[in-house]
Amino acid sequence: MAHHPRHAPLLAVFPTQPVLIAELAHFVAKAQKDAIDKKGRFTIALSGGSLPAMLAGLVDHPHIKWHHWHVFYVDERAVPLDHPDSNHRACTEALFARVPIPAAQIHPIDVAQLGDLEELADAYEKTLIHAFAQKDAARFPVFDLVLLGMGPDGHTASLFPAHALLAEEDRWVAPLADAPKPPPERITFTYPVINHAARVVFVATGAGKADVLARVLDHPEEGLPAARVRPVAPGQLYWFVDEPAAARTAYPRTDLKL
Ligand SMILES: O=C(O)[C@H](O)[C@@H](O)[C@H](O)[C@H](O)COP(=O)(O)O
Repeated sequence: MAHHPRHAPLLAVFPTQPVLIAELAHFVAKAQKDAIDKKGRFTIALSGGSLPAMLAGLVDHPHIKWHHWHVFYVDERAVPLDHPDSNHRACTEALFARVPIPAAQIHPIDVAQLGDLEELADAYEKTLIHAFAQKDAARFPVFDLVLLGMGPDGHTASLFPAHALLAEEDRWVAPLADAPKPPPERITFTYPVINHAARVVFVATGAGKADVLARVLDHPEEGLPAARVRPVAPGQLYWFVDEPAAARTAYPRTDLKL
């Protein structure tokens, strides 16, 4: 995909985490309005880690049309949906239990349905094909918004440093049984899916992210997993970070004027 044009990432730095959470809510509200005005629906893919809690600002936001939301997962751990490690459980507790998204429009990766990781990845890919194929003529689905976190090792989704899946170009959804961070068995979106999204937002907060953020933004040639997220134009990548996370990067800041 190296020949596709890509916009430079935009770095938005917020003074505190509560301000970031409020601005993220405005950003998501605007993204969903744009999508719903154009196409009558909003497709969003969510991650785990601290991200679900960051969605709290959406719950009382006045301009959200929840009935038009279609929710998917960037990655998931191969655990039951009610397990404490489940990203779906975290998102349900932070958001879905508190807002009226129709249940049929929330698409968990349900390990209980199929034991085998390969089958589970294929089944989730089929879920995406069903949701997108007739809507977008593209080879890959075009999500309106993909929300990502980043680990201190630079991983994102379940795409880990030096892992073979960093080179996956065909599959939309892939299994892995050897994640270096437990639990080892997971399902993840691949780069082509993430990089065809209309908007991708990384959220990173805290001093623990300062070194890795500088490596990703100032030295993308290192090829850390988070640095490989570069949406194909007109897709745009945004970084939403707080001051402690931004302490070490020299990357230019953008005022998003939300
Ligand atoms: O899959 C996992 O093991 C974690 O969920 C991981 O991917 C997490 O999202 C990042 O490490 C960022 O974590 P924070 O958002 O909590 O900083």
